[in-house]
Amino acid sequence: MTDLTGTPETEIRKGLAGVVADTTAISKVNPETNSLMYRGYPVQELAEKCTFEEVAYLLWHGELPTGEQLEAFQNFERSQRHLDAGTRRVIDELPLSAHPMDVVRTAVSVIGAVDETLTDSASMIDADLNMQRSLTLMAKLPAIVAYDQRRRRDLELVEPRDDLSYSANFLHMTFGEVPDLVVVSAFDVSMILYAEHSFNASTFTARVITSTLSDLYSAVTGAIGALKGPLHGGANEAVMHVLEEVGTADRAEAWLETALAEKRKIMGFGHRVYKNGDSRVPTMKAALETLVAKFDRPDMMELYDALEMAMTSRKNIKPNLDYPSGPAYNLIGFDTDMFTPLFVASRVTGWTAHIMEQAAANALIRPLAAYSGVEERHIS
Ligand SMILES: CC(=O)SCCNC(=O)CCNC(=O)[C@H](O)C(C)(C)COP(=O)(O)OP(=O)(O)OC[C@H]1O[C@@H](n2cnc3c(N)ncnc32)[C@H](O)[C@@H]1OP(=O)(O)O
Ligand SMILES: O=C([O-])CC(=O)C(=O)O
Repeated sequence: MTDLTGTPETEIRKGLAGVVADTTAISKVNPETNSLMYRGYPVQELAEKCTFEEVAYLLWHGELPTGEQLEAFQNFERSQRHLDAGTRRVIDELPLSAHPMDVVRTAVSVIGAVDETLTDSASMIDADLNMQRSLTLMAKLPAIVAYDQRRRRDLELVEPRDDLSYSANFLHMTFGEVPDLVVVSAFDVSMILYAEHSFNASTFTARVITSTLSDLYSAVTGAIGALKGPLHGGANEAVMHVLEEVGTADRAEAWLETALAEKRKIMGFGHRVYKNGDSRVPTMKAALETLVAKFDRPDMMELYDALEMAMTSRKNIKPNLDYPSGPAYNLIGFDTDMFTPLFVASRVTGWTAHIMEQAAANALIRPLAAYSGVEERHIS
């Protein structure tokens, strides 16, 4: 509502905090019960009983796949896993000083630019084409992330294997071998937990871009830009820097005291919606514990617990999903600046589900602003 001068009468909610912008049938975040459901299924149950491929299917189609549907889905995903020459050439042109999030954002942009099905405005939002584009992006992102990780280590590209699951192949393409099942499972759990989280900042960005009837790749590219920031997905990388800065468990309290005195935000803690703990953390922490046992790194868990305890007793602010994911990706063997691209590889499923939902019942997203500049004046 506005008054006659066009000034909004309603209260301004900085950061849109608490504002309900639309409906969604994709996931439900409930801070009261600390729960998260994808299409009605509790995320913990999906992490325990499903693969990332099944969860991607669920997010896009609204139901878990039958055996036949899963087979067709996997066959297509496995057929799209290679990194095509054009995208590889563009990645090769990028300096190693470029952040891996800039590389992944550029690669998605290139894939969009060469998609010959984008012929006119109708094809940009065609539902069947968008479904196919979503699955293709999901299939190609591991190749992009793995190749970028390898080129930073001066290693050759590893070709995909079509006899492996999504997560086993992702790790194979990154490290040149299929790791132990414990590692593949922990990684798969992280992909499932990162896949979707309602109207978070990057998803909302994707929906805003889609609402102009722009194409899916533009929306995903914009979402990657939003995810890069340390208040959102960039926090999983930042968590690792924090843990390295703290060093050892016995230093956690003193480190935190100084950081808070300097008014620093502690990465991996706090959340806009959950104020009493992130629903995904217990499941990801359990996955981290399996990695800690596998790699015999009790020091990592001691440090993790010590900082969490210090933050709880000092500020009563709980960890979010990025807190256990950061050290998990470190133990798996990824470089720290590759952590947020891993989040992209997973969240592309949620983003594209929202892009398709937005396109199916679209309204241009365009809020109002209350003008706070100088009063009308004239050039004398
Ligand atoms: C997957 C994800 O994207 S999860 C989020 C990942 N991001 C991070 O981990 C970054 C660190 N966390 C934060 O910066 C914040 O908690 C956010 C951005 C995630 C949420 O922020 P908001 O909902 O805006 O919370 P808000 O800023 O209102 O916090 C309330 C109070 O808690 C404090 N607070 C919140 N999080 C933190 C933190 N991580 N460290 C220190 N203080 C914090 C705020 O400073 C504020 O204190 P004040 O009332 O004295 O000013
Ligand atoms: O919901 C949010 O604001 C951030 C988050 O946890 C996510 O995107 O997974």
